[in-house]
Amino acid sequence: MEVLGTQIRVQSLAQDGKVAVPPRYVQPAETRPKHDVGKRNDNDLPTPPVIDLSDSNSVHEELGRACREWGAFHIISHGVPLELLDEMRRVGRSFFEDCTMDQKLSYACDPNSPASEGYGSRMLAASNDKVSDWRDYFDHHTLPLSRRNPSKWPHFSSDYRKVVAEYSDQMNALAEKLLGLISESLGLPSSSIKDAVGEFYQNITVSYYPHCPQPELTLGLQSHSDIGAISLLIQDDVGDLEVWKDGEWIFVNPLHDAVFVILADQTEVITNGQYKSPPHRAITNAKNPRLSVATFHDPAKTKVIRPAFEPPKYRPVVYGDHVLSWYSKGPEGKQNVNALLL
Ligand SMILES: O=C(O)CCC(=O)C(=O)O
Ligand SMILES: [Fe+2]
Repeated sequence: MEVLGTQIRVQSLAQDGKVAVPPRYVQPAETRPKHDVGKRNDNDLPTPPVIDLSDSNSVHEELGRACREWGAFHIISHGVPLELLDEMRRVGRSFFEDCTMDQKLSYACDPNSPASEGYGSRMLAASNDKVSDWRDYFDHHTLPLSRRNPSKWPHFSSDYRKVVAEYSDQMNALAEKLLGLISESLGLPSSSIKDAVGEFYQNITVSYYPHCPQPELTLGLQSHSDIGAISLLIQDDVGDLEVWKDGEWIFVNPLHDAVFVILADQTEVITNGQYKSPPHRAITNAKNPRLSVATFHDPAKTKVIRPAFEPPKYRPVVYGDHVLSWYSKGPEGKQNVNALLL
């Protein structure tokens, strides 16, 4: 088992072949997944909408409904080449599955500094992370270009860096297009939300969830809402993502060619709560490792975010303060964005 500082790589634990997970991965009873894997596609439960972006007649209405009722939805005909989605999954998987642990550790992120770039395992700085997620990840700083330094990214698939850079540019354009449509769905000029967010700070996180001997006791990623403006997620065909809606955890069916959109806290504030950032989490499973790629689009830390509607329901927030509160208090529920409510 590899240990770096306080970081243990979950992939090493899974490969050790133990039948029980170490105590630090055991969730308290109230956050354990109730989900019975056989009931994932339970027909009684609703499922996140699928929106065809090429359907200009209905796209605003459907987006508006999805943002109001879910805050998370699939999009198809999104304009990103489907081969690029596959390439991104391929290079991401190759880092986790084809590299030795020593090779991976040569990219280790700083375990004590939140959101530092590289190979890591813990979402929060150690002191606040009481129970660990059953997840390893690689975080890339991709935009603005002044933050993008591909020499910090894996070079093991020979085209890794090229694929990530291309993927970053495509996701950036898609995030901007979506914020335009979302603004229009509220009767705002197309550029309103993007202008309120300012230049995107984009991070791409490839998450790798090894198979887990006790999925009923663990979470791949604890419940949280994303803190920036908008997140764009692709995943493999395993599926373990859940979204919180109307008091239930709803399974997100993996759709291979779709991009899954998750509205984040700053969009909730800018839309004055008309659109909400939904809590979501990843569960684990005993059979298959799972891969997802989340691309986060955030404001600059110095940007002040405020509602675009009167009367405001949220107080203005300096984005960097929101990030600090998230890292110091933890993501539990939506305590950080709710603390901004007037
Ligand atoms: O792996 C997933 O499906 C979820 C990832 C996620 O929510 C995140 O990284 O913020
Ligand atoms: Fe998330």
